[in-house]
Amino acid sequence: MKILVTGGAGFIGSNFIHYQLENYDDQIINIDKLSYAGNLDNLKDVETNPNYEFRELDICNREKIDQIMHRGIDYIVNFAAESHVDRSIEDPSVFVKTNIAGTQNLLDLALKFGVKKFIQISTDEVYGSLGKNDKFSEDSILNPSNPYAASKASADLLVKSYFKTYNLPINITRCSNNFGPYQYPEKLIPLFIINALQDEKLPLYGDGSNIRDWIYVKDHCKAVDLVMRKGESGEIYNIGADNEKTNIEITRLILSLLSKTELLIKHVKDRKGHDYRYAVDSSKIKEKLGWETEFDFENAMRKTLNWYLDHKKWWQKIINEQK
Ligand SMILES: NC(=O)c1ccc[n+]([C@@H]2O[C@H](COP(=O)([O-])OP(=O)(O)OC[C@H]3O[C@@H](n4cnc5c(N)ncnc54)[C@H](O)[C@@H]3O)[C@@H](O)[C@H]2O)c1
Ligand SMILES: Cc1cn([C@H]2C[C@H](O)[C@@H](COP(=O)(O)OP(=O)(O)O[C@H]3O[C@H](CO)[C@@H](O)[C@H](O)[C@H]3O)O2)c(=O)[nH]c1=O
Repeated sequence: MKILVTGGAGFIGSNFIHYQLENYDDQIINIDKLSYAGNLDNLKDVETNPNYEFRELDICNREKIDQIMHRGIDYIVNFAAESHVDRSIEDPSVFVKTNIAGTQNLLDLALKFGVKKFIQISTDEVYGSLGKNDKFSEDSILNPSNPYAASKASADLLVKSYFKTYNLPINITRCSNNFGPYQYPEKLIPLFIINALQDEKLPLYGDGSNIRDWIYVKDHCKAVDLVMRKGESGEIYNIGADNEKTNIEITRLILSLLSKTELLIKHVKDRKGHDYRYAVDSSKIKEKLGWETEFDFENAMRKTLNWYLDHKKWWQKIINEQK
């Protein structure tokens, strides 16, 4: 089988490629434009694997991807995206280009070459914010709050439209907040770990009461793999770990696991349009595909902290590039 993975040099994509190469004998072709978040160091250990190939390409490039498609691609798994909410608030334009136009380009190619299935990696952010109760199901309305979430919701609608209009086999997955190895240090958990390790302030937005449902990235990869291989075409699957924490709880946990003082916490101005809470009901993927989480949250946090402790060169290089 040949699997075209887009955005495979990023956080979740690189974990997904590792998962595939560890568990199957399929051919993986990774296309990634290597934006600030794309990092080939994430895949150094597999670069000579005969089942793995990398091509530096933008998902908006029709011609070059067309050439790759001629080789007979079975699945396209679209991780490629601009993924950071704060950047989308600063400048939404590249989010529209990559997340919407890039997805549409891939959909056209998937249709032209008759792939077995197109898997769109979406997010729970497409549903918008929740109050203290309830969870979003796959049928909840899309109500995105920020330009990133709006671009992902737009892509979801395009993917659904290709299923309805052209019968393109598709799945959409909507996962909650991931953490784990290779996460670019702009997202809450890696940023706070790295700042704490350097005794720098942890910029907590507002009062830190916002809630996210945290999932270890390997549990997400296993879910995407199940959806790709066994998911019924046309279906959307929510993926969450039922592991809701406020941001201040996450911050305190990181500080206590690293034996650092809470004086490092700095409350800063809140994010514009900051969603209060995300939570999804994952019973569909559990019942239909038999998915369940393997990793306990605290153990996974310890593993993640140890990974960043053991990979100082990985994040120091990124910090130097940011300067
Ligand atoms: N991080 C999360 O918690 C989370 C949760 C749910 C869903 N998602 C979704 O999962 C996917 C991956 O997220 P991530 O956190 O790994 O993101 P990331 O920012 O770490 O990686 C994104 C990757 O896409 C690449 N890319 C960006 N624009 C591209 C383009 N035009 N052409 C080709 N490659 C391009 C980047 O170079 C990078 O390697 C995204 O679609 C995101 O919306 C993320
Ligand atoms: C970066 C940063 C974040 N925060 C807060 C904002 C959020 O409430 C929470 C998590 O922020 P982030 O790590 O940016 O993640 P969030 O905005 O939830 O979005 C993530 O999770 C989404 C899934 O829910 C994905 O679709 C996105 O790609 C991913 O970036 O922490 C802070 O308080 N301080 C910070 O410096």
